[in-house]
This record gives sequence, C-alpha cells and structure tokens, in this order.
Amino acid sequence: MIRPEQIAQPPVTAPEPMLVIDHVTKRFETPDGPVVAVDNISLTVGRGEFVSIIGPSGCGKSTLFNLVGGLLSISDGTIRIDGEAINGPHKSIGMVFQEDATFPWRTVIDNVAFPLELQGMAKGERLERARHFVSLVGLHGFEKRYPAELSGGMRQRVSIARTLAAEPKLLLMDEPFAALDEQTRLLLGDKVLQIQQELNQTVLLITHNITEAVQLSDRVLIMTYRPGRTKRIALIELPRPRTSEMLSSDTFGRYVAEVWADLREEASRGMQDAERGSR
Ligand SMILES: Nc1ncnc2c1ncn2[C@@H]1O[C@H](COP(=O)(O)OP(=O)(O)OP(=O)(O)O)[C@@H](O)[C@H]1O
Repeated sequence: MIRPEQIAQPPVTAPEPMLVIDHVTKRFETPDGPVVAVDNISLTVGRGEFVSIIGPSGCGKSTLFNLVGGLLSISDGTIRIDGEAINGPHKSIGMVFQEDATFPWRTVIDNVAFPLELQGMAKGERLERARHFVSLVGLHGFEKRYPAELSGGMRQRVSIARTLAAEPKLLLMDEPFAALDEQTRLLLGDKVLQIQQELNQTVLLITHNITEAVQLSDRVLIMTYRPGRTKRIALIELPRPRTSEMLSSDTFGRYVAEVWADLREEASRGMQDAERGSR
C-alpha cells in the first residue's frame, strides 16, 4: 500500500523569479533638495511573464525603467536578474525605447545583425540569425530597405527585432508604441503578443496606455503620482493567446475600468499639481 508521504509532493516554494525589484528607491539631488522619484517599489517577474507598469505622467516610470536597465544608480534596495545584482547595463536585459533607435545608415538586416556583430559572431551566422528575427517581427521582404523607407511602426519593429536578436532574458520596453497611431499600436501589440508566446519571452513594459497594459499583460503594476509607489498590482486573467479582437469583450472592458479607477485618482492629483504650478 502506498502511504500518503510516499506520493511525490509538488515543491512548496515557487521557482525563483527572473527579475526581482526589491524595495527600490531612487532619490535625485536637486538644488531645491532631494526628489524621491521611485519610493520603495518591489516587484518580481517570473520567466515568460508579461508585466506592465502604468502610472500618470511624472510618477517615476522612466526612472524605474532606467534603474532596471542599469542606466541609473539605485539609492536604496536591489534589482536582480536571475540572482545577479544590476549595477549597470546588463547583457541579460534588452531595452526598447520610445524614440526611433534604428541606425539610418544601415539596412533592416544590418540593423538587426548589429548586436551580433558586436558579439563577434561570424557574418553568415549573424545574417541567418538576423533574418529569423526580421521574419519574426513580420518584416520579411524588407531586409534590404533603409529605415527612411519604412513607416514608424515598421521602424519600431526593427528596433524590437534588433533587441531580441541578442536573446535577452528580459525585454524591457519604455512606451515603445507611444509615437504611433492607435491602429498601428494595437496591431503591433498583437505582434508583440505573438512573439512573446513564440519565444516565451519575459517582458517588462512601461506604459501610460491602459488598453495596451490590459491587452498585453499578465499583471499590471499601477504607480501612484509622486512619489512613485505601488498603488496596486492588478492580475489580468484574460485567456491566452490574446489578440486585439478581445478589446470589445465585457471582461476586457471591466479590467480597463478597474485599472482606470485606480489610475484616475493619481492622474487627477498630477493634473492638480500641474495646474498649481502653472498659476
Ligand atoms: N535627473 C533628474 N533630476 C531630478 N529630478 C528628476 C530627474 N529625473 C526625473 N526626475 C523627477 O522624478 C520624477 C519622476 O520622473 P520620471 O521621468 O521617471 O516620470 P515618468 O512617470 O516617466 O513621467 P512621463 O510619463 O511624463 O515620462 C519627476 O518628478 C521628475 O521631475
């Protein structure tokens, strides 16, 4: 007879998350005294998870992005990726910025192959790898084009492909679709979802767009307005695979309304602050 203790038990602890933001604070010293941009934020992101950080203008989103990307030093707390502390730019983290970051003098394929060239990869191998990532973002056939010949959405896809080509553990994106029109933004969101699914890519997205956050994320961290703290972490339990078609569903609408209810309070505080400042 098999006794209960002989049956294999599931592990008691969850697997170690890939990204750990542990009680992180960032203070800027200014002539008017210290400004706390990020105040005691903690967040873990598991492998393959898609997490968004949303908050009103000036709440500290970009500061947090720069801290995770190792572009700013942390005042208090730690950020670790697979257990390794972040003290500067890290090869495990690939960053995508809001602005067009393509190299105008390089073709699409040479843009995407650039990080592999830096790694010293042989030409044949890097072109093959770059071709794969160009196709992944849906730009097959545009390999020989220059960025000036592409739309804004296509250029942003080149940036994403170039970042993914280096195979980062974490894809860190700061408002990557902010400069694009709404339709392109939604369709690019679909593309990002498809890529994330295919690569099981771990993603941390900074955004101020609620629809985008709900469409893409497993969880959404809502930040307070000054100082930037965690107001709430919303769990988005919409089934995957997802596409922008689900935008019209009642459940989607409920999630958007819930996130907006939290965000509204913070955005109103930000607006009042701005109005006081302009008087
Ligand atoms: N280098 C700096 N020196 C002093 N204060 C700074 C610096 N960078 C940011 N701040 C301040 O920190 C706070 C957060 O700024 P941050 O740019 O991170 O906000 P944000 O949420 O990204 O805003 P937005 O959505 O408008 O880009 C703001 O009050 C800002 O003025």
